Amino acid sequence: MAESTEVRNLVYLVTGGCGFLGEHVVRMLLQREPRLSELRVFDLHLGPWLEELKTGPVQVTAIQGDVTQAHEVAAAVAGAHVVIHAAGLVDVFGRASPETIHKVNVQGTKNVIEACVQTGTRFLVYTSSMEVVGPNIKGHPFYRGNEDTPYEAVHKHPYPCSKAQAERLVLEANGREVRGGLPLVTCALRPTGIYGEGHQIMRDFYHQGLRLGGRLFRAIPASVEHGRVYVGNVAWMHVLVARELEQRAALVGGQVYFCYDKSPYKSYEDFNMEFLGPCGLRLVETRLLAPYWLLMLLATLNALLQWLLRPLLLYAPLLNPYTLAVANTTFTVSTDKAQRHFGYEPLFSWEDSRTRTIRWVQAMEGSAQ
Ligand SMILES: NC(=O)c1ccc[n+]([C@@H]2O[C@H](COP(=O)([O-])OP(=O)(O)OC[C@H]3O[C@@H](n4cnc5c(N)ncnc54)[C@H](O)[C@@H]3O)[C@@H](O)[C@H]2O)c1
Ligand SMILES: CC(C)[C@@H](O)CC[C@@H](C)[C@H]1CC[C@H]2[C@@H]3[C@H](O)C=C4C[C@@H](O)CC[C@]4(C)[C@H]3CC[C@]12C
Repeated sequence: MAESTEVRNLVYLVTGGCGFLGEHVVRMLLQREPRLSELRVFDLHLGPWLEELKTGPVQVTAIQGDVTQAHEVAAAVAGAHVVIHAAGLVDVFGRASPETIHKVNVQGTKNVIEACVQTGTRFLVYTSSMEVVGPNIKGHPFYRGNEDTPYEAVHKHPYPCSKAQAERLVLEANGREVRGGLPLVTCALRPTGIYGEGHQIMRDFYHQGLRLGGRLFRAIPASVEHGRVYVGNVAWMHVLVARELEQRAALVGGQVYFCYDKSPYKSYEDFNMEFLGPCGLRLVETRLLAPYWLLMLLATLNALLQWLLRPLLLYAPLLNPYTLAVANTTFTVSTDKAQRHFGYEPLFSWEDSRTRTIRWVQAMEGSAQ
C-alpha cells in the first residue's frame, strides 16, 4: 500500500479503466502510486467492482463516457495531472465496422490529446500495441526484435491501422504547448499479446475446448513464436512510466516502448495451453489433418459466413483469415529500452503470472460446471 508520508496531490485519469487491461491499471495505481489524491476511471461501460474501491484513501471517480465525444473527454481530463489512455476497440474478429474502430481508436485518441492541450494536462501515456509494427500482411517474421529493428509495417486490417494512426498522433503531440504554456509530454507503450485474469480470448478458447470435449485442435506449428505478456506487468509499466514522465521528459517524451516480460516464447496455442492444460484441456495435433491451405479455406469460409449472416446475427469465430495469418507469423520482442529509460523490470515472474492465470481459469471452470 502507499506510504503514509507521501503527499497525496495527484489526479490521474485512466480511459478504458474498466477493460481487461484498464482494471489492472486502476488497481495497480491504487496499490503503487502513493501520490494519488483522485483516480478517475473513464469508460463506456463502468464495472460494478469500482464500488469496492471507493472505501480507500484515494477518491475513485467513476465517469461513464465515450472517448468519441470530445466534450465528455474534456470534462474528464480537466484538472488531471496524468492521463493513461487505454480505451480502445480491440477487434480483429469483425464484430465492429472499420468506421467504428477508426472512430474510437483514432478520433477518440485525438479527443484525448486535444483535451490535454485545452485543459493543461501535461502527461499522456498511450496504450499502443505490438500490431503497430506487425506481423505484416506479407508474413514477415519479427524475431526477438526491438524498437529500432527495421520491419516493413504493412497493415490492411482496421485494428492495426487505427492503432498505428493513434500512436503516431500521440507521439507527434509530444512538445505541444498546453494551457498554461508548458509542453505536453507523451509516450506510447506497445504490449505484445496480453494474457491474465480477465482475458476474454483466453475465456473463449477455454469454452471452445469445453464444447469440444476437452480438446483444442492445433492450427499453428509449435515453431511459430508469438510474444505474450502478463497483464499485471503491462499495468506496472504504465504506472512506472507515468511516474517517470515528469522527471525524464526529455528522454521518455515522444518515445515508444515494447511491453513484455519473462513469459516464454511459444506459439500462441502452446502458450495458451500453459493455462488451459492444467485446467483439463489438451491440444490435439492435427498438422497432418489440417494443412495450412485447408485452414485458410476454413478461415475464408468463416469470413464469408460472417458476411452472409450479418443481417441476422453476429458470427465472429476465432478463426478468420487475419487471425490465422497473424498467429502463423513469428512476432517476438527482446529489448531493454524501457529498463534503460525508466527502470522497468517485470513486477510478476513468469511462474507467478502463470499461477495467477491458471487460478483465474480454474475459477471460471467452477462457474462453467
Ligand atoms: N489485449 C491485448 O492483447 C492488447 C495488446 C496490446 C495492446 N492492447 C491495447 O490495450 C488497450 C486495452 O485493451 P484490452 O485488451 O483491455 O481491451 P478491452 O476491450 O478489455 O478494454 C477496452 C476498454 O475500453 C472501453 N471503450 C471502448 N470504446 C470506448 C469508448 N468509445 N469510450 C470509452 N471507453 C471505451 C471498453 O468499454 C473497455 O472497457 C487497447 O487500447 C488495446 O489496443 C491490448
Ligand atoms: C484459430 C487459430 C488460428 C488460433 O491460433 C488463432 C489465434 C488468434 C485468435 C490470436 C493469435 C495472435 C493474437 C493477437 C496477438 O496476440 C496480438 C494482438 C494485439 C492486441 O493489440 C490486440 C489483440 C491481438 C490482435 C491478438 C488477437 C488474437 C490473436 C489474433
